Amino acid sequence: MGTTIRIGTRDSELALWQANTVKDKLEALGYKTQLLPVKSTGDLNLDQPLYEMGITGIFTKTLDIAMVKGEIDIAVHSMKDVPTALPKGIVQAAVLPRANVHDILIHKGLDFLASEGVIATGSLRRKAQWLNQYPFHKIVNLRGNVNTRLQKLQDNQDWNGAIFAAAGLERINLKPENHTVLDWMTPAPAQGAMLIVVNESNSYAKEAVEKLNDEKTAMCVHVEREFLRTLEGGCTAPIGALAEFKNEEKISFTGNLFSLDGKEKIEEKATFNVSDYQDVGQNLAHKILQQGGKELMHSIKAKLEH
Ligand SMILES: NCc1[nH]cc(CCC(=O)O)c1CC(=O)O
Repeated sequence: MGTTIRIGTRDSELALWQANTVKDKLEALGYKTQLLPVKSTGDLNLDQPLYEMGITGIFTKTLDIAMVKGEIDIAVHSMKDVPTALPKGIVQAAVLPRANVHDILIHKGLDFLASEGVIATGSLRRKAQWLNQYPFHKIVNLRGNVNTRLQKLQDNQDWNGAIFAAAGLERINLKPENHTVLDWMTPAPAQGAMLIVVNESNSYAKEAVEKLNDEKTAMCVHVEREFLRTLEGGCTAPIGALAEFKNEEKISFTGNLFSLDGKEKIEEKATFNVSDYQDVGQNLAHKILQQGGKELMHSIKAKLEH
């Protein structure tokens, strides 16, 4: 373990920015740190299969493995990429103050909005919500890190725009002038928040990192991720959720589930007392499941398995 806190990060520009932010904050508190960019590992000689340890998320897997192997002390993630169940032995130590929660459209002019359009995104949630709003548009798949996706939008003349998380582009200073904020779109659970995880037995790193926790952000993302966890049951789906403090006592919440084609929408909105934050996400997800959400989740799962 030692006294230098080894910070694991993926090596994309956004991941490095996020890890450096954590490094600076820990050093400002007097801790020694070291940044360890971790490449995708591929094969591994671990005694237990990965799924038995609960290692699932495509973005987080590499760092989970490095942590299980004891190569890093803490890992920094975009929280929306982190599966709702953390791997065995890995625990949440801090959620950093939230950045911009919204999605934005990067575009080449907005005339197309009223007629036909081609929008690029790889996200089921963004696709469903866009089609719900603009049923006559076409969605094309767009994947890769933020930098790659911006480049592909420029390269494809026939695409009218692509959807991004504002937070990612703002962090690395890549948000162009030609964007519009999609404030009608419900963000992904925990969008704009950064999560730091540690090995539960690593008390030195855990105590250090806990000092960075932002309680209000942690409460909001708890509600959103409980909503997600209860709805999804291990299957990805177009699910949006956003909890925000209205004042010191109240949190307001919007959560929804869409069909893949955006035609169906089941939504719950609520304002509740901060002291009730633990169970609200789960309760509202149950309401959605009772209003046809259960059947919708089944049909989404069946379609995605095809
Ligand atoms: N899935 C990729 C990803 N994970 C986190 C962010 C941005 C930062 C954030 O939302 O916290 C992005 C890029 C995007 O969605 O455009």
